[in-house]
Amino acid sequence: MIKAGIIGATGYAGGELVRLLLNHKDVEIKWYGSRSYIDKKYYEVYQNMFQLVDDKCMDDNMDALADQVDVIFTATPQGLCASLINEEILSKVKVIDLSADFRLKDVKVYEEWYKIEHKAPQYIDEAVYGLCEINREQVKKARIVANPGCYTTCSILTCYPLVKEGLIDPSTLIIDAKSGTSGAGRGAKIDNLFCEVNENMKAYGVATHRHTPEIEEQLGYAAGKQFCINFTPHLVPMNRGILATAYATLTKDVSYEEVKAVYDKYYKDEYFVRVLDKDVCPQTKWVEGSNFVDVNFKIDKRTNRIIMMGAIDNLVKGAAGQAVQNMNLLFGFEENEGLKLVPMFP
Ligand SMILES: NC(=O)C1=CN([C@@H]2O[C@H](COP(=O)(O)OP(=O)(O)OC[C@H]3O[C@@H](n4cnc5c(N)ncnc54)[C@H](OP(=O)(O)O)[C@@H]3O)[C@@H](O)[C@H]2O)C=CC1
Ligand SMILES: CC(=O)N[C@@H](CCC(=O)OP(=O)(O)O)C(=O)O
Repeated sequence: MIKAGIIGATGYAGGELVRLLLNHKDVEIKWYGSRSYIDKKYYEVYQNMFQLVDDKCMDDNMDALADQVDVIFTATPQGLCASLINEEILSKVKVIDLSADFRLKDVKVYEEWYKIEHKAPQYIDEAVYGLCEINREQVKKARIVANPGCYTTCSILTCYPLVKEGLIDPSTLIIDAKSGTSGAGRGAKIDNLFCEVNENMKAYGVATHRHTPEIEEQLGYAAGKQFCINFTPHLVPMNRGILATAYATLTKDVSYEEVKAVYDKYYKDEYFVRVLDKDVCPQTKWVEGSNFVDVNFKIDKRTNRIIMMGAIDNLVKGAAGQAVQNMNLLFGFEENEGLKLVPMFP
């Protein structure tokens, strides 16, 4: 049994971590971190936890927390983890950061896209990008895991096999993605009010969204070269879910069977990646509440382009589920322990 602490347990991603870890047979949660609810009972923040969690919310004292647990999750705004982490903490615990602080390898790129100064650049190199399906072996040995972003997880896993095998020209890649509103967090913002979101759809962060360099960097490693993409996120009126639709020019004439074989080469043994049957398009409802990524593709012979599609639950595979998957790898548990979640429908 290991002990876990969550800084940011009162947010949407942290709350989902609590839900998943309460069902994990090898983990006990010792610290429910917050900024606004210190000393308040956790279930008073989330009444769905009534009679399930009796602990009080704690602060973000990562040094004190490191003496009490084996793993710390930071489900906090950008910059907080980097401002708290230090060598002593890392000598005692594993850190899984759900923010973007350690995802980008070039600190200048981080500071340019996030508009904040990075407070711990000395740890960027050693941090492992926690996309388990791709970096499994490196994650097992890490001290800091940079849990990927939700749009990035969905986009990268959707396109990775074809980029890796050179079947598409990555510089022609266009990713159009939609997210439910929980992706924006629990904090009160006018843009996320019911009347603003309900019965509405909009693009945002057009040509400027901070997940663009993250996708470019990771798919760049797969391609073996750097390239630029267009990435356009949209906010849609649902609670959870991300759907990514990606378009790219094929580098050669390929059949359905050949492309399917490429997806199977990378994913047939992956518990959490489901390559759907021919002509079945992924839907967010089919992955809701689960750690699955559903992917599929369609070749458009007319345009010589391929359309790749992926769906995840942003709070599970896009955040807390992936963080638990990373924790399982770090501590030698079965990778799907606590994550054999059947998607909810409807
Ligand atoms: N929502 C999503 O789908 C995803 C989110 N993420 C990432 O996870 C992180 C959390 O996101 P999300 O849950 O959506 O955000 P929320 O706004 O819902 O939650 C933020 C959490 O951080 C806490 N917090 C804020 N500032 C501080 C501080 N100075 N010290 C201590 N705690 C603080 C908040 O505490 P309190 O409310 O008690 O003040 C709250 O628990 C972000 O980095 C986000 O990018 C990653 C993937 C997906
Ligand atoms: C709908 C919505 O607002 N989504 C968030 C992405 C949340 C996320 O996963 O990204 P990070 O972990 O990188 O914060 C956004 O566009 O900023």
